Amino acid sequence: MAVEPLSQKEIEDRLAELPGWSLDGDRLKCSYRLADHFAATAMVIHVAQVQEELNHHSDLTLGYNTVSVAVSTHSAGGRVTGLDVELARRIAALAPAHGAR
Ligand SMILES: C[C@H](O)[C@H](O)[C@H]1CNC2=NC(N)=NC(=O)C2=N1
Repeated sequence: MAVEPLSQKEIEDRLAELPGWSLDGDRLKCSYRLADHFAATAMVIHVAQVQEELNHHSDLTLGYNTVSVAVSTHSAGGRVTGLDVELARRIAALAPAHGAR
């Protein structure tokens, strides 16, 4: 089943409930700062678990104490869909448990 891209308005409405997340070109993105490298690494593992569960995967970047996420839907021409919003919501929900800011 084809996944339809969200409109600009739909994206803006959903971003209003995702603090720290923004639209960068055609991707949803967010960067989190963690206490240290190990905490950042643990968060990457947790995000990877969620991505496998959803079968939807971001570009996930581990820095020294940062985790950066960018996601769009390849099968929708690299545009933002509800799948990206769902992943963003799941990441935003798990971030506090890692002390991410
Ligand atoms: C075959 C598999 O279901 C697809 O390749 C999935 C996997 N993860 C994905 N992740 C993202 N971000 N976009 C996709 O279109 C996508 N497709």
